[in-house]
Amino acid sequence: TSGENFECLPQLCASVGPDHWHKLYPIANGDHQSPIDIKTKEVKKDASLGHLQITWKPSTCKEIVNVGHSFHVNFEDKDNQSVLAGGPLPGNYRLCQFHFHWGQTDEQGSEHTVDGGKYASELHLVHWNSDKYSSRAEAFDKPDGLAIVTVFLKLGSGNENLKDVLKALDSVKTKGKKAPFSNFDPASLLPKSLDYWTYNGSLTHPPLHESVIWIIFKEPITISSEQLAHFRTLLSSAEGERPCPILSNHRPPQPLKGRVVRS
Ligand SMILES: NS(=O)(=O)c1ccc(NCc2ccco2)cc1
Ligand SMILES: [Zn+2]
Repeated sequence: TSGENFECLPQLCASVGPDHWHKLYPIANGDHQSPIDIKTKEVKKDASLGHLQITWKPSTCKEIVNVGHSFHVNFEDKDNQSVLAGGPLPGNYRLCQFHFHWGQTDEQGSEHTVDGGKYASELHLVHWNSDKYSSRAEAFDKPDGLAIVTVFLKLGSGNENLKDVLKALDSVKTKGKKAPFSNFDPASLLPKSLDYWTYNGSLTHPPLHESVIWIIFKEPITISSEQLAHFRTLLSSAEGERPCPILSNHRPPQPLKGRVVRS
């Protein structure tokens, strides 16, 4: 019936989900895919792994964008103002964006899992190797191209430091929308302890390049049920189209294929 504004019906919003990606991106069945389940008993302690050196400048925070399957907070990355070094990294990696993954219910939503346990959400801070490459586009399909810092979010009390991000979401409801977003300190989203696991893997969304050094903090931060519900109000539909909420955007764990997770 014309004009009736059906809520989005799942089959009408059938986006091409993780089980279909291999047809267009054969690397989806590769040997270094992400995310993975971290089996803590099989983690290898590596004394040669140093502390992470995190230098993120709030002044490099630029804008928030609805990318259709999530939202990205983008940073100015024309110079080495916001950088990550140390730990498993061979040199400087420049912060270019962060985003979250979430699930249809509060009981799931993280991409990586720990001993089979799922968190409600997962934050990815994406950096590219600015010692070796001249842009994220050049870096993002190279084996040492990217470093993604990951923070788990467990269901709990509301997180004060998410308030500004969630408020900004209301200005990018529909696919393709972008809005200025400045002076945000991503370090406000880090846990107290910077103990981490690390392994080599891939982007968790097409093009799924196996170009990522993953750095995953062991300690989670919190997010409330209301804040998770706010994430789910983001729309994958463009302005004027039938509204289609992004209810979940997390890829399930992939085969480890002999890789070793270190801490
Ligand atoms: N979920 S994820 O962190 O593995 C991920 C997945 C896909 C992209 N693609 C965009 C991109 C690549 C380099 C910079 O921007 C970025 C990040
Ligand atoms: Zn991600």
